[in-house]
Amino acid sequence: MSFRLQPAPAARPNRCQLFGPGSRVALFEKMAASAADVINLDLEDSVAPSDKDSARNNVVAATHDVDWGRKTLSVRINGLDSPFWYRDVVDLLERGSERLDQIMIPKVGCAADIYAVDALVSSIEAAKGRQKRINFEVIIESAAGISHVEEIAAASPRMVAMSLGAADFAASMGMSTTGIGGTQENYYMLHQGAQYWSDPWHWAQSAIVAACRTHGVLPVDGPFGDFSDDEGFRAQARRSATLGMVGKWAIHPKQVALANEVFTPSETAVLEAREILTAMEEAKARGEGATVYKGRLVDIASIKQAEVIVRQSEMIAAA
Ligand SMILES: CC(C)(COP(=O)(O)OP(=O)(O)OC[C@H]1O[C@@H](n2cnc3c(N)ncnc32)[C@H](O)[C@@H]1OP(=O)(O)O)[C@@H](O)C(=O)NCCC(=O)NCCSC(=O)C[C@H](O)C(=O)O
Ligand SMILES: [Mg+2]
Repeated sequence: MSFRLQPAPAARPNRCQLFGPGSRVALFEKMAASAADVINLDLEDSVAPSDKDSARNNVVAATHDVDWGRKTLSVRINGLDSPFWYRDVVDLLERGSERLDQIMIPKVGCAADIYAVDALVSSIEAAKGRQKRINFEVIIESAAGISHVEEIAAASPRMVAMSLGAADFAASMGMSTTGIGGTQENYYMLHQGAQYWSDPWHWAQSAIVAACRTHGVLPVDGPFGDFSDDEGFRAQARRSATLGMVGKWAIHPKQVALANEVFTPSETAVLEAREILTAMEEAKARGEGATVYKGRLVDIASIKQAEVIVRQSEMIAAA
C-alpha cells in the first residue's frame, strides 16, 4: 500500500440525485417531499436561455422558502463558457440562504475551471460573511473532462462529488448514439453468429471511480434518459454500483425509488458483511490474517469491502 492513504469521502448518503429545472417552481415542493438524498435545482441545460434570469430568481427564493429537510441541496450553475455562470454564483451566494450546501459545475474540462469558481465563491463568502462553506460537485461530460479527471477530482478542498454526464459526454466524444446512458444497440461483439453487448460507459465510469477514490470524492452515475425503462435504469445502476459508484441521478421522480433500491445495501449484504468482520476478528485473535467464510477465502481486503457496506448502511439509517 502506498504511504499516501486513500482519504474517506463525505460521510453522507448520495444514493439518488433528483434533478428539476429551476424554471419549474411547481416541482420544488415535490422534489423536497421525494426520497432523494440530494436535490439538484438546475440552471443549466434544462432551462431555456430566455428563462435563465427567472429560473435563477426562483432558485434563490427556494433556498429561503422551501423546507428541504435533511437533503443535500445543490444547484447546477451554467457552464463556464456561458454568459450566465458568474451571475448564478453571485446571486446564489449574495441573495441565497445558507441552506444551500453545494454548487454543481457542469462540463468541467480542467482543474483551472474549478479554480475559477472557487476563487469567485471564496471571495463572495468572505464579503458576505457566510458561515457555511459551499461544497462543489462536478460533471465529467466531455473529452477534456475525462482526460483530466484526476486533476479535477483534486482541484479543490470543496470537491465532494463527481458525476458522469452521459449525454454531453457522448456528444463530445463523437459517439454515434442519441440515448442518454444504457445499452447502445451497435456496441456489441460477435462470436459464432451471436451478439454480446458490451458497456461503452465502463471505462469512463471506472476512470471517474479511480480519480474519486484517490481524492476522497463520491463517484456518481449521471442520467438515464428513458424514464419509461425501469429495467434499463436498474441494469445501468447495478453496473455503476458494482464499479464503486455510490448513487445515480433521477431525471424523473419514478427513478428515485429505483436508485435507492440499487444503492441501498440489502439486509443480506449488510448481515454478510458483519459476519465477515466477525470472522476476521476471530481469525485475528487466533493470529491468522485470512480465514474461510461460507467456503470462500476472506482476508484483510475483505475487511475493507465489508466496512464499505456496513458504513453505507449506517449512513443511510442515520439520514
Ligand atoms: C422529464 C420531465 C420533463 C417530465 O415532466 P412531466 O411531463 O411533467 O412529468 P410527468 O407528467 O410524468 O410527472 C408526473 C408527476 O411528477 C411530477 N414531476 C415531474 N418531474 C419532476 C421532477 N423532476 N421532480 C419532482 N416531481 C416531478 C409532476 O409534476 C407530476 O406530479 P403530479 O401531477 O403531482 O403527479 C421532468 O421530469 C423534468 O423536467 N425532469 C428533470 C429534467 C432535468 O433536470 N434534466 C437535466 C438533468 S439531465 C442533463 O442535463 C444531462 C447531463 O448533463 C448529461 O450531459 O448527461
Ligand atoms: Mg450535460
